[in-house]
Amino acid sequence: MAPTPSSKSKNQSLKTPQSAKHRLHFNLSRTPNPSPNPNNPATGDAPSGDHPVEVIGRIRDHPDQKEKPASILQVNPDKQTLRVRADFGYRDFTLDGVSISEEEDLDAFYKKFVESRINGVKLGAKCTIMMYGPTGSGKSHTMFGCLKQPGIVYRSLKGILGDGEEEDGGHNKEKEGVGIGMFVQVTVLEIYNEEIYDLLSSNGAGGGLGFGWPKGSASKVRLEVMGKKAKNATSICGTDAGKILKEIQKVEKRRIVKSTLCNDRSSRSHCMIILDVPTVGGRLMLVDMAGSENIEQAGQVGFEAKMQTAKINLGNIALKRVVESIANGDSHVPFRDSKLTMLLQDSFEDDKSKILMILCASPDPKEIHKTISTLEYGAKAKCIVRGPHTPVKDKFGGEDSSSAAEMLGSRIAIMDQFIHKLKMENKQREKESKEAKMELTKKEQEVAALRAKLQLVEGKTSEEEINMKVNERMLSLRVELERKLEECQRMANEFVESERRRMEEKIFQQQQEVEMLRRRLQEVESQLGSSSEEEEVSGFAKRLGAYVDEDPGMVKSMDLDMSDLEPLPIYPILSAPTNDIDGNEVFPSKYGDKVCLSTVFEEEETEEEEEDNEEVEKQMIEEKRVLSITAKPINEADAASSRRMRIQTIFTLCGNNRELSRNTGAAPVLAASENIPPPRECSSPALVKEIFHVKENGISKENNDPSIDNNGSTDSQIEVYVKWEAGSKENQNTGKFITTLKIVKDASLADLRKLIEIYLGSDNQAFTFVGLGDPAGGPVSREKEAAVQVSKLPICSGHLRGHLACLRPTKGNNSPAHHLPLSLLESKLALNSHSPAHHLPLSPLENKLALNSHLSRQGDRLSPKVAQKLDVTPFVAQHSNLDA
Ligand SMILES: Nc1ncnc2c1ncn2[C@@H]1O[C@H](COP(=O)(O)OP(=O)(O)OP(=O)(O)O)[C@@H](O)[C@H]1O
Repeated sequence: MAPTPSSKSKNQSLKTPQSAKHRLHFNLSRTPNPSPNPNNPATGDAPSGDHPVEVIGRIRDHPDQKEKPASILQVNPDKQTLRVRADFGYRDFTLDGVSISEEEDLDAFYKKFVESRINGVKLGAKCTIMMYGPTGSGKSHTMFGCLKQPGIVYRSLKGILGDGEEEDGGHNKEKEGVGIGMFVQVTVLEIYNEEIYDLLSSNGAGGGLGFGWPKGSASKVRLEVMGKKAKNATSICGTDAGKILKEIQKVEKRRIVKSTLCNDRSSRSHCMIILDVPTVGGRLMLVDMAGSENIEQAGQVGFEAKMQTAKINLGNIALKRVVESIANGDSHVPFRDSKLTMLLQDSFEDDKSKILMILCASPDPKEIHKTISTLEYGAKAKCIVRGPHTPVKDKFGGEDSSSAAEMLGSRIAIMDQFIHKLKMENKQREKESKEAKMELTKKEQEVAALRAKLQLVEGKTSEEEINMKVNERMLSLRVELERKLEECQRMANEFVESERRRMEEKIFQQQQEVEMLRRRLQEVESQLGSSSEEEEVSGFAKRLGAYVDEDPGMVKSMDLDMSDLEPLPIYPILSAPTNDIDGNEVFPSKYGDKVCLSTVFEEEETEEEEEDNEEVEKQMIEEKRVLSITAKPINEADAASSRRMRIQTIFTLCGNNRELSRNTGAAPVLAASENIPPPRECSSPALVKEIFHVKENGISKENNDPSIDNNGSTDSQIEVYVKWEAGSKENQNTGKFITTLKIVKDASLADLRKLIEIYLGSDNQAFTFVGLGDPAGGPVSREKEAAVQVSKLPICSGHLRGHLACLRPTKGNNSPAHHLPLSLLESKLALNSHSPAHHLPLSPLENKLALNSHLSRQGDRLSPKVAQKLDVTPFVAQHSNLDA
């Protein structure tokens, strides 16, 4: 008996029973390779005919036991010899390797003993890894692992298919020429009670387990063995390790387990996972065998249970016989004794096939017998040497030829299936490609829509920017406009202020001139001191002076009004007097002949006097023509306008009749025409003598001029008594005497009308002149008034001297405002409006503008010469420019 290497030791009480015999029988032709390199076993370094079975011992651990019993197993320093200790001695078993679970976890164990075989499968090798050992020794744990440590099955699958994680940066895989994602075909079978079940098939039509077995077993598909293969076994194909691993996890749960004395979850079946790599012809068979315990050890009670346990062990026993037969070199190897050995036949017979037998053993002393039995079995299997007489060499003849044909047919079937799978995958990928294209088209459309939106947003942004810029521009323009408005306002204020100053200066100058005129008048009065006329004039001058002295406000008021009437031509009057042809002193005229209007204030008449005789007790305004004192002759056409200008000048000098009326307390307009005292400024003794006459009872007492005839007329003037026509019911002034006027002989009724209208003022009742010489006659139309001379009027009868102008009242107002002289016009404006424009001249420029515009509007209705005078005045000219 050839002892195992350890049997040479001192303790030789334990011996492997048949090892010597087998070894002798199998080692006839070759020397076995006692120590194949476990790290490089799959690359064919072990030539065919050498040890086809490699045996590795895996000593389980009991991590859940606090007080661990002393181990009966001891690994020798060569890491290949395992010594089993007993109270009476020990026995050594030489294996291909030993791994202690406590020292090496599954990962280290896999890398050390399994990984190289898996790499060989990927290169086309065939490897069978089977777990052998008693129940509870850790076979299933090593095969499938636990949550913390994946077992050999998962690691092998990942090793072949890859898990997507390139370990060591993919360096090892590249080095080993292993591609990631190899196509594999996986079949999972369960051998229970000498029946083969398809664990991947969920169709239970093929049969099921009998009474007493766990639920779900009935759905398993029973398979028949054809040759060395399970017929119609379901396989899962693919390259995705994750999917296949999930299926195998399900399979693991579907295994038949049962609680035994040795193991709470004892696998009662053999599980075989067959993984083909058709692209390279590689095959990996992972076999988790049921426990190898005997019936008594399993604690099974009862005939049926004992029969089941016996059937379970049948595979183990048959495998033992096969191993022994091969080891003994028998001509017949009983592969057909069990389904397990039938399916493992190729693993033993194929030259390229290697068997890695992992002997699981427990260090527990209670398990020493099972441990020794397991190690003896492994040692026997390790001694198998594939010699020339082995059936493998006869595979091309007889029975072996049919096996080869079956094997080839199986491979062809696998390849066909593989091709079919590839086609299906190709279709699936085409479908996925189409879907991806459609998805891509959708995404492109979405991108286009988003781009369109983006462009819209950008467009909106540009619009917003434009609006913002426009707003900014508007703001800047508004600021600039406000600034310019302020500037214009400032310039206007400055201009108004300058105009105001200029007007004040002009007023001051005019006041000075008026003062100078007054002084001049006094000088003239002093020069004319001898005659009664002189006394009268002097008296009048005194009277005039008395007004001034008594009421300085009048002067002030006149000054103010003079400023209003600045444009009026007063300059000739301010000039030094000259002598006319009659020897009277007259003022040289810059504008030719001038007319002065003497205004006499009519004293209030009592009602009795009015009712009695309609006698006239009023002061008369006389118009005296001064054509005779002008230096040069003028034509008659200019006479009327000259007179008008003189009247205006006199009114200007006399000042504002409003202010005068304030002094006299009379009604404004009437006072303007009736109560204004003779102005000092224009009261040259001679002139005043001619102009102002205070009349009593309608007769001028002051008329001592010898040239005046009985009709009250002089050579050049005639006196006209003006009265309303009697008998008119509508006129409340019917038959009432109005006034007495002096007018040049050649004056027309139109001229007389103007004087009358001036006199009437606001009571300017419209009238027509009654027919000449006959008060009851027809009226003279206004168109003919200019052609009828005043001298043609009838002579008054009785004590009255002069001509009689009888007025017939007509409807409406006879005199528009522009027919009045400017002073009266202004008076009317002042009375008819409370506008500040008539508080000139110190009123604001705007008021003056208003007045000026008013006058300008009236200008076209004024007589041409008056309008012309207005136009040439500085005041009007300036504001005309402003208006322009
Ligand atoms: N190395 C180990 N480390 C930790 N626990 C282990 C180890 N080996 C086995 N076990 C545990 O021991 C128990 C039995 O193990 P396992 O089921 O693998 O034995 P078995 O040999 O497969 O038994 P059976 O033949 O009855 O199925 C399990 O719970 C398992 O987790």
